[in-house]
Amino acid sequence: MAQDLVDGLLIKARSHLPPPSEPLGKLSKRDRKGVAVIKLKNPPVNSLSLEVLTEFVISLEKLENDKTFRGVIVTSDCPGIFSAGLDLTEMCGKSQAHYAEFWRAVQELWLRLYLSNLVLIAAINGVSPAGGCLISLTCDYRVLADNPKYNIGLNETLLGVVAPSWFKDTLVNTVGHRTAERALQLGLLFPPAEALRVGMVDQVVPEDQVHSTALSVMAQWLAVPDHARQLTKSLMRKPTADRLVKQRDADIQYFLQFVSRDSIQKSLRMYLDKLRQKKG
Ligand SMILES: CCCCC/C=C\CCCC/C=C/C(=O)SCCNC(=O)CCNC(=O)[C@H](O)C(C)(C)COP(=O)(O)OP(=O)(O)OC[C@H]1O[C@@H](n2cnc3c(N)ncnc32)[C@H](O)[C@@H]1OP(=O)(O)O
Repeated sequence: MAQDLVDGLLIKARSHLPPPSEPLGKLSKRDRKGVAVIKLKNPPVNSLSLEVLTEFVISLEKLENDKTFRGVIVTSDCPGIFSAGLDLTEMCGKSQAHYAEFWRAVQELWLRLYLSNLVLIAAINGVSPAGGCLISLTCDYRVLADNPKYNIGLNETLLGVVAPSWFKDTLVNTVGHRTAERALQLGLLFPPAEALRVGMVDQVVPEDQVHSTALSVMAQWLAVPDHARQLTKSLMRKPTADRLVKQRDADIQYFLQFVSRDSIQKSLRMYLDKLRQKKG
């Protein structure tokens, strides 16, 4: 059975954790076939807080170092939401030191995911804007559930902010320059059929088949000898990653300057207020 391939690893935000005796990220080693599942669980919208980013990196590192694992399926435990992207509250009204720590964590997760030796398959079972989309773009293959609500894309401009160069590079490497340019400037969020057409995802399947499809795809990728696949992945991706590695501190300084501007703080606050008022 396909499910027998899967092992579980749940990423949770500390505030939603059960008793402190339980470890933050659970890594069970029952699996024999080398495929883990990382399920993002930070209700209500799987926003990528500093804590979630940090926990994600730690979990990936554990998997990378555990040679029994060769692949990871990245998915969500929040119904209808893959991830709402970076946690906007981490970028609003905080100290410079906090912004710096947050941005370094965003960089770290991107680098870990983008250069991972593991096969990463995104099983996208919900809406996936901005940072949520970025996570899926770092994976080797994307399977999206066919639900018209499950938009995906880098919508930063609609928030009045700018997708950094390495977000942009990740998108360009996936969909090509022209599609990326249009999508980034307009902050486009693509519904499933469009996302498939432009190459933002590799497959769109009925919602109840996302996980099984991701497993089948994983089997295909794991049929390739690891060393050859890993070196090829590195050949394709390292030049892009190196551009950030060479200027990580400068990138953080740039982020600090940008995010501290009154105009940017105002835009982010207005966007958050709009989200909050939607309900009332
Ligand atoms: C060249 C210069 C470069 C330098 C860098 C400069 C700038 C920085 C760029 C940073 C790049 C940014 C990347 C990002 O990822 S920004 C985040 C973008 N995300 C979004 O636009 C998604 C926003 N959320 C939504 O659209 C919706 O929430 C939803 C995901 C579709 C879910 O809708 P629904 O189920 O109806 O839930 P609610 O909208 O009611 O939300 C529930 C509560 O969650 C709060 N929320 C939502 N998203 C976020 C978020 N990303 N961060 C923090 N909090 C979020 C929302 O306010 C609600 O809160 P409440 O319960 O207190 O009202």
